[in-house]
Amino acid sequence: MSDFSEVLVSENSIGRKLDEMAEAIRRDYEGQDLLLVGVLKGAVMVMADLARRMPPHVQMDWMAVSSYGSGTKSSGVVRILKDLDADLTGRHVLIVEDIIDTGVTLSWLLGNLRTRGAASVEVAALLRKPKAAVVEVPCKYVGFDIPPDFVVGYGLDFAENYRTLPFVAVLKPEVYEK
Ligand SMILES: O=P(O)(O)OC[C@H]1O[C@H](OP(=O)(O)OP(=O)(O)O)[C@H](O)[C@@H]1O
Ligand SMILES: Nc1nc2[nH]cnc2c(=O)[nH]1
Repeated sequence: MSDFSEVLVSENSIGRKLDEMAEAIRRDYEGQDLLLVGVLKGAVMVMADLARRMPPHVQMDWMAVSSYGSGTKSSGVVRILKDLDADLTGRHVLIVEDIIDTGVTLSWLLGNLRTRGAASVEVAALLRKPKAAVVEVPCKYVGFDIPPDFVVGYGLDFAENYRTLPFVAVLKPEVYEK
């Protein structure tokens, strides 16, 4: 029996959306230095596929923060597990995220990165759940607005499983309520 109730975003739709997002980002940052900041681990797929659509002078760095533990509910407490290597002073920074759910993680991260002297800090997220928002987060580039169901695939996990799927699917509640 499948663990998914539906495939919400297909592999092809993700590819087409990333083409559009990359085009908008390239246009907006033309002639400027740009640092993509990926949020581990969920953003690995979107970062890899978005970054490959960028010009060669665009750089990548990574942060790991945790607010979810191993379940499906945000703890509301964000901790840095791995900080950036790069100094952000004077740089244009674009945070790359797989998903904005409650908004707690990004709201905290934006506040944190904005204290580091960057020229600008913006957000690109593949998925956003408007109905789950607890904190409004300014997100300049959004792929898909989706319902407030727990989704997996394309970097998104449940207990570290499903990250490798090339599509985004809704996980059946009976899988995580087991
Ligand atoms: O808007 P929020 O409710 O704060 O949720 C969004 C965050 O949750 C996920 O990360 P998670 O903490 O699950 O870690 P992971 O990326 O390592 O799976 C996702 O990658 C975002 O960073
Ligand atoms: N896997 C997964 N992680 C999340 N983190 C915040 N929301 C989600 C979600 O819907 N799925």
